[in-house]
Amino acid sequence: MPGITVPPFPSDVPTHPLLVIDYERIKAGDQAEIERLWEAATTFGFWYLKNHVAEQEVEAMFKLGAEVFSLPFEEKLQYEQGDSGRSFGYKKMGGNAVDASGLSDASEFMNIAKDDVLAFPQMIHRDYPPTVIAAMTSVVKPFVCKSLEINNTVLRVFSHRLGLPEGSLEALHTRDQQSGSEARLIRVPPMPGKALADRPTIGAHSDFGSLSFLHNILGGLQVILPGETEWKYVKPIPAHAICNVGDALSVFSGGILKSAVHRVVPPPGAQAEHERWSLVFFTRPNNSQELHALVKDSPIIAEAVKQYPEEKFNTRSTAAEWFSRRIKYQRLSNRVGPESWAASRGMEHDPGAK
Ligand SMILES: O=C(O)CCC(=O)C(=O)O
Ligand SMILES: [Fe+2]
Repeated sequence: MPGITVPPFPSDVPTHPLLVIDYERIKAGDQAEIERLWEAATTFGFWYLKNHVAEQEVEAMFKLGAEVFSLPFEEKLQYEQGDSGRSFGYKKMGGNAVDASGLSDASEFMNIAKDDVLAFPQMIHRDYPPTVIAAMTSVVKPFVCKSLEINNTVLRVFSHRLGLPEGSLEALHTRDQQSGSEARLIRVPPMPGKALADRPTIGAHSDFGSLSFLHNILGGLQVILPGETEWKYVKPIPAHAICNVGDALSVFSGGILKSAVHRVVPPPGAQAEHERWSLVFFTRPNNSQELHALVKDSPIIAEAVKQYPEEKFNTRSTAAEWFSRRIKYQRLSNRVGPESWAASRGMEHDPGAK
């Protein structure tokens, strides 16, 4: 459980360094820090975020996660996300594919919709276990509001740097309009032993939405650079969130902002003996928003798309369709064959390693 002492992240595994961005300085409009954020987002698309002052909210969410996942399996199953392509609710361990062969995943999720949290006690999309309901106002809402504020600040910076009219990206990700934005609690059981070390607990993917605000304690998250064949760990640093750009924002920006492929494997070394907990807030575009490069709104984006095949950033789908297709076809209960995995893909570059 979070809070207990765990072995340190080993020093003999390959890691990928990320820039550490100071949220306080971003919020204050510090140009040098904004430049570093821009560099991180346009080169690889991942960065650490310090001074985000969400630690208390994150800690409370981890405690809630421990309660939720210790509920009887039958009870959790009553809140299953289902096969229709809806993400919100419970996803059981083994419910998703991690590759084209249909190998199963090894993590359980509880996904809580931003719309349900903000409208509470009204439920927009679905209901949740009483444990979640009881914590909605005191735990889930403060975490969601903090995450929305942080991601919104980053969107404002990107909007400006992309040469978009002021407020453009924020308007595509509003609090009030329905979206796939959600908080996700993740648990992976202990997976000791070399045999399991490379088996993904979450398969290679790029995130579906615009911005992810991730908190983890043990290692296991890995990234792979386009054209490379070696997966490298992202080392967790206490009180530092890991932030990344998702496909939707990469599409809006005509590929200027990078959405990187990542996966999760069992924690490295002695950490594999422990349960792995993580928590993400995903900011995703308003459901009705078409996913395409914003070429009409920014000469910078119009110029950037010229280097790619013409249709690359024209998904011909709304954010809701894009999101639900990807959720639906990664579920093993919807699997027909390797084509189902293909149907769950977004803007992923082809990872050279499995
Ligand atoms: O658990 C992690 O460290 C990453 C989770 C992740 O990539 C996701 O849920 O999209
Ligand atoms: Fe992810």
